[in-house]
Amino acid sequence: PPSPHSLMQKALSLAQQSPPKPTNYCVGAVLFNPSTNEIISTGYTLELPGNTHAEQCCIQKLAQQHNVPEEKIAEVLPPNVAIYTTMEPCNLRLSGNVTCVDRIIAARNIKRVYLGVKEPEKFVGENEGRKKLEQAGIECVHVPGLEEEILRVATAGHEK
Ligand SMILES: Nc1nc(=O)c(N)c(NC[C@H](O)[C@H](O)[C@H](O)COP(=O)(O)O)[nH]1
Ligand SMILES: [Zn+2]
Repeated sequence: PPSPHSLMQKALSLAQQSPPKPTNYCVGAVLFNPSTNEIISTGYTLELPGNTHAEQCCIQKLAQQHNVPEEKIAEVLPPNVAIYTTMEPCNLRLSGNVTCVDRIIAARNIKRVYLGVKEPEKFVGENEGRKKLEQAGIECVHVPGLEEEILRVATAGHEK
């Protein structure tokens, strides 16, 4: 099976496709089915129209593939799926849009979140999303080793 490092590397390569902006981060995400060792969806920030997040694009693209609304994603997700995201899921968005923590919890079958870095405190202060994910029975696993590259890509649109 692919290593967590190789899947996080894949998520980072997706993040590099995100158009840099000063008001968010360029993030990449991969939905992985450990039962079949298949990547079932990918996403990066702003990939889909609107102010979309990487994890949100992962989920919405899979829903589109199955012709279901995002709210019914649990019906088309295999059990025990994992999401790899270069930055931990947002728990508060300055835009007020639904957070990725809430989207992941609503998906029900995403049982593990692998994250490359914690969210910096620049926009929303401390991101307490991991506690909320764990309370929902979702395991959060930090994949070490790519922090510098992930943050360099994530903040490409921020003035130096
Ligand atoms: N995990 C994660 N994936 C993303 O694709 C992304 N862009 C962020 N970014 C988190 C950051 O906190 C929000 O981008 C700002 O709070 C602005 O909020 P909007 O993005 O405009 O809703 N975090
Ligand atoms: Zn988000």
